[in-house]
Amino acid sequence: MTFSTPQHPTNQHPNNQYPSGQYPSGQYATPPTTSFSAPAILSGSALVKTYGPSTALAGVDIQIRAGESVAIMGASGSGKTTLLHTLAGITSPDSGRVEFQSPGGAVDVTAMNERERSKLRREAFGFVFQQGLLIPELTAIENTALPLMLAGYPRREAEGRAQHWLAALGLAGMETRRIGELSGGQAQRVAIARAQVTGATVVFADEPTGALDSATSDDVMSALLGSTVGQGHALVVVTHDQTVAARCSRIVRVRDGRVLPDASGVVAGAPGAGAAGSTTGTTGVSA
Ligand SMILES: Nc1ncnc2c1ncn2[C@@H]1O[C@H](COP(=O)(O)OP(=O)(O)OP(=O)(O)O)[C@@H](O)[C@H]1O
Repeated sequence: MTFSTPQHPTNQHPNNQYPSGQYPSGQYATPPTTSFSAPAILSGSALVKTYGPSTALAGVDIQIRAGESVAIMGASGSGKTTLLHTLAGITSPDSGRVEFQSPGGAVDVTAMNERERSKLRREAFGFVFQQGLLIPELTAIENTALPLMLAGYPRREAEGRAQHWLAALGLAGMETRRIGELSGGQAQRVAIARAQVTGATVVFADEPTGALDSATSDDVMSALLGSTVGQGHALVVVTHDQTVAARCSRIVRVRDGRVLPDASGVVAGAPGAGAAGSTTGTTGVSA
C-alpha cells in the first residue's frame, strides 16, 4: 500500500490543551528529518517501577524526539511494556520523572493526577495495540471518530475528520464496514487512524503487527510510519519483530528493566537512519 499524505485535520476544540493540528495542508510532502539535536518531546529520567518482588524498570533514562521512530526491544519480561506505559502516563513509576513538551511548555506527567493524565493521553497521545481494541459493533468510521466524540466534537465534524484519516490510510470506501468485515491489516489501519484522529504528537504502539502476516505487517508499518514520523510526530513501538524494528530510526534494547548502552555508535535520527516508508533504514541503537 502506498501511504498518501493526509491533510492534517485541524484541531480547534476550545478545550484541547494540546492542539497539534496547526499544520497547513501539503506541509508533509517531504518527511522531515530528525536531527540529533532535535529537542526531546518526551523524556523519562531515572524511571523505577516494581511489582512486588519484580523490578520492571530499574532506573531508565530515555528521550524521544519529535520526528523519530523508536523501537523498544528485549526479551519477554524485560520491561518493554512497562516502559511504554510509563512514558504514556498509563502507569505511574515508583520514582523518576516523565516530561512531555506540550505546545504550552514542558509538563511533568508523573506529577499529574489521573484525570490530568487521562486528558493528556486523550489529546496528545495515540495508542495502537496488537489487537487494535476496536469496538466490533461500530463501523470503521465510528471507531475512528470515537476519540473526537468523547472530546465533545459534534458527530458530523468528528466523522468528517475520521473519514479524512481513513482515506489517508487507504481505507476510502470502507468507512461503513464493521470491524469484522475488514481484514486484520485493514482493521489495524483503522486503529492507526483512531490513534491519530485527535492530532496526537506521540503515538505508542505495542506489538502493532504481532497478529499480522509479514506482507500485511509491512503495509501496516508503512501506514504507521507515514502517518506519524512522516508528519513530524514521534512513534514509540514495542516489538519482538526485528523487521519492524529495522524500519524505525533507532532501537532501544531493554534487559532486566534497564536500557542497554548504545552499541553501534550510530547517531539516532541521523541522515540515512530509517525514514518513514523505508524498508531498509540504517538502525542505530541508543536511548
Ligand atoms: N501489573 C503487573 N503486576 C505484576 N507484575 C507485573 C505487572 N506488569 C508487569 N509485571 C512484571 O514486570 C516485569 C516486566 O513486565 P513487562 O510486561 O513490562 O515486560 P515485557 O518486556 O513487555 O514482556 P513481554 O515481551 O512478555 O510482553 C515482568 O517481570 C512482569 O511479570
